[in-house]
Amino acid sequence: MASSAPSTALVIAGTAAASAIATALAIRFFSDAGSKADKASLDAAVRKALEAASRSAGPVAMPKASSDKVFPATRRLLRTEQQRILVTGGAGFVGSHLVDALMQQGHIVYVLDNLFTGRRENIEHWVGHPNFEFFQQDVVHPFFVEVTRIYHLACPASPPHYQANPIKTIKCSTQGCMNMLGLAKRCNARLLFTSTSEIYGDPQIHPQPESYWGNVHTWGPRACYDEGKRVGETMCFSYRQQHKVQVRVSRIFNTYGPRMDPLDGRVVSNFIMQALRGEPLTIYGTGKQTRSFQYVSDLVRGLIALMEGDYDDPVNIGNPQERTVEEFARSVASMCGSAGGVVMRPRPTDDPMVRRPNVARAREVIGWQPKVSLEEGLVPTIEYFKGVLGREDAKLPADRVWLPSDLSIPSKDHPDDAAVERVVADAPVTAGSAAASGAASA
Ligand SMILES: O=c1ccn([C@@H]2O[C@H](COP(=O)(O)OP(=O)(O)O[C@H]3OC[C@@H](O)[C@H](O)[C@H]3O)[C@@H](O)[C@H]2O)c(=O)[nH]1
Repeated sequence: MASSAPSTALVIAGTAAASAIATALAIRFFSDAGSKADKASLDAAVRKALEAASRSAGPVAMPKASSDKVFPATRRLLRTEQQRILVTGGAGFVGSHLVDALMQQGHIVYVLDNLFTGRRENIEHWVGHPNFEFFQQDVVHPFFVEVTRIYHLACPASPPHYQANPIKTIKCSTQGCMNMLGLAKRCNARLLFTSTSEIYGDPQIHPQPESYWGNVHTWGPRACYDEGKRVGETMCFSYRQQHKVQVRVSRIFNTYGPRMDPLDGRVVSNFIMQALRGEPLTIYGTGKQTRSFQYVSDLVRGLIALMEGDYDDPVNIGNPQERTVEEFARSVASMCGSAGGVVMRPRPTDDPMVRRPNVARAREVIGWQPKVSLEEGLVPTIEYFKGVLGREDAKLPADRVWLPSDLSIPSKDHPDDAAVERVVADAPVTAGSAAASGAASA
């Protein structure tokens, strides 16, 4: 059991397994050109690494930093003003930015992360700080700590990551969420669950208000994540009703910013890395599908406002500035000075055709709205990706790219591109749209 104030540091035991997973996943995602036998052996490598990570159950924490380490500035709070906060998935892209904000506010922060998609580097700057403790453990195992707030983020969020091991994704969303709600009940802590815009599935209402129940394919390749998050929401409201646990539910729309994993396979990291390398940008499908991208600092502000506010029904947190994927490719290519053009790839099964949050509720109940435009947010994001270009783990063979069809199973019930294009034609799109067919240049 972890003590109620951060103190003794234990020894890392699972990092080898985590880095084996990262390596195996990276190979797996980008090996479309390989033979069936290659893929089978890569799948086996991923499975083996995941099993090793699961076996390393029990919290393990990083060694303390040396006493001369300089930490980022934090506020000094009175003991009575300090929250004891658990952040699951706190070593991930979003989680680590949230940890920074909470640490800077002067709170005591515990991070629980299995480093499956999170990175030790994201939180390294806090290791050894008296207000901070990191525990390397999977959220599917029970975890005991005395806290007043729980931000429950832990879950792979990129489609290739969450589809790589769908059962693991479901366990994370169900067992993991149940564990955290049980902990919240025992500690009388308030819990914020990070749900997702993916609970709206391939939406038939546009933009999406919280009152929309969604359109999710229950057994398609995205279901492990979409349905997992939906049942996570159900669990939160069941605990609220039955045990009076204080819950907050944020539905997070596509988010980007520094610390994204360059290999996570999502559109922002793929396009920027490709543009910086002068490679063609891989557009899946027609490129007419839309997304609305929010900068990570807006999201963190929204999560904290929601946690500390009184409102306890679901709230969308996203930026309503909507772009087609093709328009997004143009912006990235021009900001990175790329002349690599674009290449068209198959559209992933069940890939939502439109997505844009209605944020009226967030404005009304927590006084939140996004501040950072896509053009502003892309500047530091591109700078960050320039910095990771030379990193070993960001290197890919130039002729390899992960294809969505590798992980997707065909669904005969899914509307074809022509049908969904009609939805897009009816939907308001912020920036002017442009045609894309065949190999075009961005
Ligand atoms: O290289 C690429 C990658 C992606 N895409 C397309 O870009 C769009 C966005 O894809 P991403 O993989 O970034 O993310 P998605 O919107 O599909 O899913 C995301 O939704 C919201 C969050 O909860 C998660 O981060 C993630 O599940 C999709 O239409 C996808 O097909 C490309 O055209 N090229």
